[in-house]
Amino acid sequence: MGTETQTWKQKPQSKGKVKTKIEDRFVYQDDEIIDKAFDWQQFRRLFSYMKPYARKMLPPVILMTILGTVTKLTVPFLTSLAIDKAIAPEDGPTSLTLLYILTALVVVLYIVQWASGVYRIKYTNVIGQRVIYDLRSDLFRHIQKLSFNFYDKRPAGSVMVRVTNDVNSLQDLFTNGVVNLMIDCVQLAGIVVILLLINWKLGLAVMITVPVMFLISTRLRRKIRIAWQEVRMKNSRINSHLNESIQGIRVTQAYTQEHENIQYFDVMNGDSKKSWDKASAMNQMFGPLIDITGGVGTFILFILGVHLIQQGQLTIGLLVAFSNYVGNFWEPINRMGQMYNQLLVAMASSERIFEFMDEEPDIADKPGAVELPTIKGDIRFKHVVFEYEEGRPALKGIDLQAEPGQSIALVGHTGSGKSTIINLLSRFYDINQGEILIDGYDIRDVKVKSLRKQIGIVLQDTFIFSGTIRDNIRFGRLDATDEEIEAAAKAVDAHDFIMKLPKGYNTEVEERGNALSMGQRQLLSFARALLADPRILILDEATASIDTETEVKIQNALKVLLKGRTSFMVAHRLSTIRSADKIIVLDHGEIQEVGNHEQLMERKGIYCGLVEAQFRYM
Ligand SMILES: Nc1ncnc2c1ncn2[C@@H]1O[C@H](COP(=O)(O)OP(=O)(O)OP(=O)(O)O)[C@@H](O)[C@H]1O
Repeated sequence: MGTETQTWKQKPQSKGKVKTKIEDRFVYQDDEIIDKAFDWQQFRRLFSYMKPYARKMLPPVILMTILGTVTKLTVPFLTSLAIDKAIAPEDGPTSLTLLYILTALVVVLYIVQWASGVYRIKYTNVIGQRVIYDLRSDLFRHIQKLSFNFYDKRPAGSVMVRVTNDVNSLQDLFTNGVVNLMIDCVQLAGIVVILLLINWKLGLAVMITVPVMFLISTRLRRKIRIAWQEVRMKNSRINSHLNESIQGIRVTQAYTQEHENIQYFDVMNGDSKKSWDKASAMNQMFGPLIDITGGVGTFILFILGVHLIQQGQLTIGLLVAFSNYVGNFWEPINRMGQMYNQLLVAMASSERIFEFMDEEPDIADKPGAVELPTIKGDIRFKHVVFEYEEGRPALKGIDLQAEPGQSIALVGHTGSGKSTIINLLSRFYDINQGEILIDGYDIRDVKVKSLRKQIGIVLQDTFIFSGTIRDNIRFGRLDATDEEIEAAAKAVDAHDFIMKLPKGYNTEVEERGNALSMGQRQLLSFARALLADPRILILDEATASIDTETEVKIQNALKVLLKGRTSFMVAHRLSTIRSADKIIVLDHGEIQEVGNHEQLMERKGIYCGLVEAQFRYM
């Protein structure tokens, strides 16, 4: 490792090499989808999220939209009246009274326009926020149900991106996009009619620039959007790296890999800056291009307008009104281009969201699945074959039996299939061949919840959630009383250490319980399992060695925990293994030896070898 770090120092030109590594490590394939064609069915599915709110909220939004548009479009007309009838009438003197009336009317219209805008935004924000809330909540509920298999195939970061970024990217569409589109359509239609009514020749001439404007608005915007998405992607890579760096900071520092990590970060940071520069440069082109096209339209308007005034076909006031309307004309066209792009982004995001939502949990209740009654704890594996990946069996025909109340220790070399057996017993995966029976019930024929409720699991990596110590123990059974929680902690000898914490059971533990020792975390998870009071207990024993005093505590706690339950333990400590009723020795997915400690030692086979090796290293 050290040499690798030195190589970085000596060869800064190896940046390219670093880059390849980073791209390998932090790219999630799903995040690459940037553009997506419009899909009507998907669009309808997405907008079905608006349905619960549409009836109550859309009518006021539509009303406010119409009111806002009508007032906006009336102002230029009043301006033309002010010029032609009050300031410079053809057949009489200036009329200040009319001018005051018209000015007052314009002020009133502006107030109405402002008020309708305020209400409209209020309602659309409510709709948008509720839709996003529902969507995010549906997605989270769904991914909670997905099986291990689903998570095996995806990095946590990519799942997080969908629940956060993808859902967020729909926010704009639901809060502003839909309503803006409505406003724009109404406004555009109104302006076209008014322009043609004022002077159809001038109207048509000005509209020549519309296709150019629309093209810029859609095409260039598309490029800009893709460029910004690239920026987002690069930032999401930075996030992934940051996440990994923070989670793995102990290992990084232990292996003195900080320098290499900084190099990784610098390359990604540089990449992000580069794509930001590119996107920003493109963005800057947009405004001037739109202005130039608008300028051409205005040029045509005034050249032709003046000509028409000379011919007596148009008044000055109407030309001013015309120019105002034309000014208002570009705005919706421009925004519609933006909306079109927003829609394409929404298509890509919603496709990713719905892909997850359509993912059926591999492990689900089959039709007619029955409730598993309270079990005694008789477990049988009958010729169980299982593979995580096709063609690579992890278990190759396992036959085993556990009587109610028996404790079974699973031992074997790393990768021999111990954890797989306990994963299958809880039905986190379905087997490929054979059957697993609990009290005579095939576990595939019973409701998953009724099965898992009767199995308690204590994993090697005891997961401590952020919250209090009490909350963490209560996780075993949510309706447990404080007394029951303390009784469970006392039974596994965790009470004393808990009471020594600053706030006892109410002490907040940081994420993953970093402030607790390995042994303390283990005892907490025992208390959690005891509280759940399962008929079957699965225990993946921690491999890390702990001090003798804690070891004794854990062994005593285990005795309490195992009493009267059928248990399967992936055991590493000799003391745990020796006290098991039956030891099963696995090798390459097959059972090689079965018996108790004495029988297996006498056999002088794999088990004996493993025990002797453990003593040698102790
Ligand atoms: N999620 C997974 N996807 C694909 N293969 C897996 C998965 N989990 C385990 N395997 C493979 O299945 C085999 C058995 O793994 P298992 O985790 O059951 O071994 P183990 O005996 O518990 O090992 P250890 O003592 O190291 O925990 C191994 O070859 C492993 O690479």
